[in-house]
Amino acid sequence: SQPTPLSRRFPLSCATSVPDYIVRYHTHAVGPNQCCSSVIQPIAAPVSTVWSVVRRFDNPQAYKHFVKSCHVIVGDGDVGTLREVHIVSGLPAETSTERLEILDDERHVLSFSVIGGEHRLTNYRSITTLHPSSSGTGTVVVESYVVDIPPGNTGEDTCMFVDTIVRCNLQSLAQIAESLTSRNRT
Ligand SMILES: C[C@H](/C=C/[C@]1(O)[C@@]2(C)CO[C@]1(C)CC(=O)C2)CC(=O)O
Repeated sequence: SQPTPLSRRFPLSCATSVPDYIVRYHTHAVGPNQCCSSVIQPIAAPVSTVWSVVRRFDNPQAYKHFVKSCHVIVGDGDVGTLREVHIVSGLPAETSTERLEILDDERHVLSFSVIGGEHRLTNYRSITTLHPSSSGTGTVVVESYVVDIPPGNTGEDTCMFVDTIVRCNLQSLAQIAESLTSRNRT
């Protein structure tokens, strides 16, 4: 099936013209039993502050509160690094093994894929990009993903579940980055 460009998923009101770097990074090839979506989160903190948190592939629990612990299995934090995360109780997941696919400190792009673990999100891959907001002092985070639809689920339900987790993660990221920024101001 043809990739679904993110530009087609933005309501026209908020994206008269989606910048090409957004379309380039957030256009996924979606297979027949897969679904994809994206979450956008404005943050009142500089891109450098937000990036300093996002880029730490070895420390997702700094802002991902569903992650109880994380340890690096292989690698030094650069592309190819493998991490194993343990998930808090209450979710239909225990562990996840994840590989760092992109870490671009210039363009502020991070992408990882889930390659194993005890959970239901097979072949999950996400990409997160940071952009200076039009106000100039803030950041807009765009995170999109593609994932297999688990047997017995619909694509809509799968995206509802994943969007909820991603939105929680990015709201937590906003709180942390904004508190870091206000602390720096004092
Ligand atoms: C949706 C994604 C995380 C998903 C999980 O990390 C997991 C891979 C194991 O636990 C989860 C928290 C939920 C799940 O079912 C699959 C968001 C992110 O971490 O960037």
